[in-house]
Amino acid sequence: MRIDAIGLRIALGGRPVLAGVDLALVPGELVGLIGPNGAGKTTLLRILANLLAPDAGAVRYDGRSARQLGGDALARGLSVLMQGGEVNWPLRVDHLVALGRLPHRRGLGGLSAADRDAVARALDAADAAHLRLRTAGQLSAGERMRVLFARALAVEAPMLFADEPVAALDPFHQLQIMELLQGRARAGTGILAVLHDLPLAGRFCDRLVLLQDGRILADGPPEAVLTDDHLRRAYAVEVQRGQRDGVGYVLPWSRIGPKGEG
Ligand SMILES: Nc1ncnc2c1ncn2[C@@H]1O[C@H](COP(=O)(O)OP(=O)(O)OP(=O)(O)O)[C@@H](O)[C@H]1O
Repeated sequence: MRIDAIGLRIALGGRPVLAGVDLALVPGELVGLIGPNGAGKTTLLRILANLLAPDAGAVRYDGRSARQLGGDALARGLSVLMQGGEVNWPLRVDHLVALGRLPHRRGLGGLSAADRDAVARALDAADAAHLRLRTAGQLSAGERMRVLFARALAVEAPMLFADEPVAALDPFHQLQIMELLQGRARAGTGILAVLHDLPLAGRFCDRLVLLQDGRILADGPPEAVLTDDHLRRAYAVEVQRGQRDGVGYVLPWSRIGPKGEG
């Protein structure tokens, strides 16, 4: 599935949050959505996922509106991992991950063999199989994030959105999830991931979209987006640059005064 957004605008609490955003997401591409706190990343992701209606503009899923596509087809076509990782029910992990199969189930029947396989694959991929008999309340924040990630993977949708999927994770699991996202993209899934970690975003993403004050400041390959000028303007930071195995990376190094100066 491809997703096209045209001219998205929205105001929240009387303030403009998105001020005219055009974006195209295609199969097989890992896109990192980056930008400072409050830039509008989560709002954009929610509108793209049809969880929030824009004041103006439109989102098309393979050329159709969400209404034309239908809720069931959208739930099978687009899997969303939202920010925060709250789980407010004492649900067992394997049952929680199985919720990802709901869009594929007809009626009130139990899990099919295909559903159970998908749940097992998702738990393995998120390195959460050993947690499957615990309840959500018995997990650390990072473990809970991986379990929720497994639920999103269990949908096996052609398009995956993830809002800060590695924010709560240790370095090992950050690398594991980024490699997993990259692998999924290579296998054809279209992925949009909100990321704050610039070294990971630059290393693993095929394309970065840099949002600032509700507008896209840059959209392209990481090296074209993570320029000194863009990073100064968006984040008010100077970066240190390095290279390993032929891949460049940036490391935020110093602030350049209050945002907007310098
Ligand atoms: N329901 C709301 N009512 C009023 N303002 C809102 C609402 N939701 C979000 N905002 C504001 O919209 C702006 C964009 O929020 P959003 O969550 O999209 O930012 P973000 O780029 O995802 O930020 P972060 O990196 O901090 O997660 C923020 O200034 C936020 O305070």
